[in-house]
Amino acid sequence: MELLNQTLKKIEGLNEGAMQKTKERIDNLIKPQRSLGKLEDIAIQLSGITGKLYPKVDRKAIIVMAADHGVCEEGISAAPQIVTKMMTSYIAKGLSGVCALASQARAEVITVDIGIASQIDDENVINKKVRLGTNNMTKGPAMTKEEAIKALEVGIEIATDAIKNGINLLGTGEMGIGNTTPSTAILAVMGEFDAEEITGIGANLPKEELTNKINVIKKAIEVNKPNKKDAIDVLAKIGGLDIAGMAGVMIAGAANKVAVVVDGYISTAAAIIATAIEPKVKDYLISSHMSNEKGASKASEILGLKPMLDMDMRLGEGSGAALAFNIIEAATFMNEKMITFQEAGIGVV
Ligand SMILES: Cc1cc2ncn([C@H]3O[C@H](COP(=O)(O)O)[C@@H](O)[C@H]3O)c2cc1C
Ligand SMILES: O=C(O)c1cccnc1
Repeated sequence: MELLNQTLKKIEGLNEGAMQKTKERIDNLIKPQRSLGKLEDIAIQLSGITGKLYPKVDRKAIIVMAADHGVCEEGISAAPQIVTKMMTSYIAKGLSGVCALASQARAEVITVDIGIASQIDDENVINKKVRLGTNNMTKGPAMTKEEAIKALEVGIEIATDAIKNGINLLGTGEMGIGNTTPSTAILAVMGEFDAEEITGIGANLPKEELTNKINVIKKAIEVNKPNKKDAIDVLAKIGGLDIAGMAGVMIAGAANKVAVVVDGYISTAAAIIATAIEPKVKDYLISSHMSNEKGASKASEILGLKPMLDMDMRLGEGSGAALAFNIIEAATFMNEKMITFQEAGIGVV
């Protein structure tokens, strides 16, 4: 709790002066004003985050939080739970979807076991296991409040270490079979939605099994009665260790003035928790893509951020964040490498 509280205390608002200077420069670059659209918004946001006119985002990393979910017992995923562990090993070996996209973006992938249900022996996976998977949330809380806080603090620790090692752009990713179920439960509570409206197929759950998933989400909420006004209560009762870890990464990014790129549906659920814990975190987040998962657009609405890309992707792992890294770095190149009308010796068009 100590680390979480200290980190939350460090979070400040964006640097308005730096944003103003960058906006003025961008408005004077040799192009029609606003013609580079969202690239301009990103460059201005990055100046607000870092306080710099020419921020660098050339050392990127995706932090992948891997954990299991006790609710898998209820048959809410098409994949068996063991796939979490198998995929985590492949991610650590650089062989999964996020790895391919991160390597193209020259980004590191940091793989963390924050709660896989069995021991994983892999030197490339950072062992920060809070517990061996969560409990089945239809029977009681997924974890205790202390464990949720510990998982948030794992995210803070990993992100803070990465930043100390020179990382200047972070992305969130996860691997956790079943995690679209707690993500949807979080969204249902925080956005006051009916589970029917927002429950999707995740990693290809057969359509005929969707009603069961909806009922499981409803039951978890009914049994635990999470308090919408207490995001950590929601996280502990109907969340997951991977989701908590990602929320911790977002909080640490904000505290250390480093932008955090939010991946798809599950990352957005984590962002909803992080911003409910501390609303200022939102200023430090960049939403990468609109996941194809059913509840994704409602999740983005609740978070209040418009995703940059719409690629019909629904993988998770941080894949969308890795893809967006290229565009975010392009925004800094635009700001730094273009010249202004004054520098070109011509009047503003
Ligand atoms: C082979 C495989 C690789 C994945 N990589 C990410 N996910 C994604 O799917 C899971 C969530 O979907 P659900 O809630 O339906 O289980 C998470 O692990 C997420 O990262 C994968 C899923 C599978 C099967
Ligand atoms: O958008 C995501 O993050 C997602 C959607 C479905 C399954 N796994 C991840």
